[in-house]
Amino acid sequence: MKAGIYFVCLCVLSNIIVVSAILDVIVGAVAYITDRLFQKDDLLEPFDYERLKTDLKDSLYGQHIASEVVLKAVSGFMTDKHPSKPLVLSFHGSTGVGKNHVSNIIARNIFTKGENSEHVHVFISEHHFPLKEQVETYKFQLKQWIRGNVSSFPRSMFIFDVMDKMNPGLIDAIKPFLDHYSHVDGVSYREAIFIFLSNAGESVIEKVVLDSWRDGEKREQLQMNSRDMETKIFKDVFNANSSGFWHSTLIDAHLIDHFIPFLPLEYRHVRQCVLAEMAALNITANDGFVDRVAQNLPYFPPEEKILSVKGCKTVKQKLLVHI
Ligand SMILES: Nc1ncnc2c1ncn2[C@@H]1O[C@H](COP(=O)(O)OP(=O)(O)OP(=O)(O)O)[C@@H](O)[C@H]1O
Repeated sequence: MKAGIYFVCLCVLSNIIVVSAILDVIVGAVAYITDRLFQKDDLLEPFDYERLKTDLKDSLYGQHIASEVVLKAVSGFMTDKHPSKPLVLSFHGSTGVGKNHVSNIIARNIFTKGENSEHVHVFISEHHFPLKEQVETYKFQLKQWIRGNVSSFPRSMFIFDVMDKMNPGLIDAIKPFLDHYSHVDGVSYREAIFIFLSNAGESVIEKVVLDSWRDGEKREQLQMNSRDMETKIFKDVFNANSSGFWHSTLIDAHLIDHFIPFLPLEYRHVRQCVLAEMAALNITANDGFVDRVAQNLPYFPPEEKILSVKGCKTVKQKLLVHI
């Protein structure tokens, strides 16, 4: 009799466990499907001009030209209800000066998940398209990827890093998406954002900065068209056969809205990067410590040593060593 009661209880208990496990699975599946359907956790941020302005002002050092052009270009595009083409920006400058950093700032002002959003797609030439002989396959895959993503989410963002190493054929393959067409094969690309990052033009930018410094001008006086910088970058990017844009029809067709120069960073900007990293890591220290870390990075030209060779790229590593 007792054994019978135990047996019945056991059966009821195991049924409850099975039923609750099945319910858990169903609830989880429904949540997943509704999340995917309504992209609940990966939404667009309501665009806020002041927020982007503050983000650029507070966390981007020594890049007054990039800051101003990015703010105008992105806010103009995001508030335009009927853009005639996607936004296409090309960031130029040496290593560690903030090109990826600004792409992330833009992403954080557009998507709730920022650069981690599934609508932000990053392509690194040498990683995603390494083999020359596979260029036709890459072209097909890239076009399919962009088409698929924009058709399901028009406000998608595509970042092409190390653009200088990208095969020109591949660049030309994406050209129709960047143009003024209302639709390409039934898909409109007008809400999408394309950002190209490259070191192309770095020597031109460095020369302009050094010449102006030697002439006693303030860095902040430099503008996009100072000393013909924009035209020189344009020519350099277009003509250098080391640049991925070389022989590409993208520039010819004037589909890039802005060529944005990122200036090489000075000692004072590297210091700001050290302070920002320290704040992120919750480290407090005196000025002497900050200087020791900043001085540990190499500077050029050899005589004046005013510009950081690696920008802020290895600041975190240097900081960790000093701790
Ligand atoms: N101008 C800057 N203002 C603030 N932080 C910066 C700046 N430049 C670089 N940093 C910091 O250094 C890190 C590396 O910079 P970032 O990846 O943006 O360089 P990059 O210009 O894209 O270099 P690369 O050409 O090598 O890809 C950033 O994550 C950021 O923390």
